[in-house]
Amino acid sequence: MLGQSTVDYYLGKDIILSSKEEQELEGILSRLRDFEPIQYVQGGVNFMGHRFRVAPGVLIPRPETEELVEIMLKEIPAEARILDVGTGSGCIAVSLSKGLPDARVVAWDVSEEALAIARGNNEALQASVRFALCNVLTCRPSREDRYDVIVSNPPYVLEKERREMERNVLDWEPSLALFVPDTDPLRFYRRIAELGREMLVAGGRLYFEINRAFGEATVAMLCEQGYANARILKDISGNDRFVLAER
Ligand SMILES: C[S@@+](CC[C@H](N)C(=O)[O-])C[C@H]1O[C@@H](n2cnc3c(N)ncnc32)[C@H](O)[C@@H]1O
Repeated sequence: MLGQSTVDYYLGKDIILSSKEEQELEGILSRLRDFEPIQYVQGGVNFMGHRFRVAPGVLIPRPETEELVEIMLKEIPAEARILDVGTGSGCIAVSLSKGLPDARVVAWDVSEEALAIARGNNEALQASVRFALCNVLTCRPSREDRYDVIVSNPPYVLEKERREMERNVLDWEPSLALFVPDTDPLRFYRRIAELGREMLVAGGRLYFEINRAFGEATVAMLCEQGYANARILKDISGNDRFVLAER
């Protein structure tokens, strides 16, 4: 709020606040005391070197997801047709569009609130993603929808995992972005894999971020659906976090 650099902070310079600044600071502190995530208070988050606007109604992008985008940027052909399912703030789609300017990136979400923020980020960062309001669980792809890559970081937290979660997530981030029923943890992956069989070109690839407890189950489901080279990759903390496969 005061534009202080880290060096200013360590030098411990005294700052005299005006009454307007005092009020503003009190407003910020009261939001933090309510467990509002600091990224919502600050209004943005850094992701893949870009500043993404975030606000309640959209998931705050996580560092693991940056790892997924990094893997993709190394592997995907420059002119790939890419679909991002459950785009949220647009962090994956917009970062891919920035990193691969010749790619054609489409992004879906079921939340109008999320799409509005994603569109704003696309514009502010001068990327060229096309967005669509779409429920992946019920939509029917058209014949022209053909992709080389489908990526998704869908909701994957089990309802029973709520007990272990912090208030800043539970009270503030959208449940729609987080939870799947305990009885159907692979709901989104199964559906996206089914769609992929129609929408991916031969040799096209799936890139999933997953709940670390369901790597093996996701791979097994993809093999049953006829995907090749299904494999798990670990995140920087050593947890099973990504599943890749080829049609
Ligand atoms: C875990 S968040 C991921 C957001 C973003 N891709 C990221 O990595 O930060 C999952 C996203 O899926 C969206 N979503 C939930 N159910 C959906 C559905 N049935 N169809 C399409 N998107 C859905 C949510 O609105 C949310 O934006």
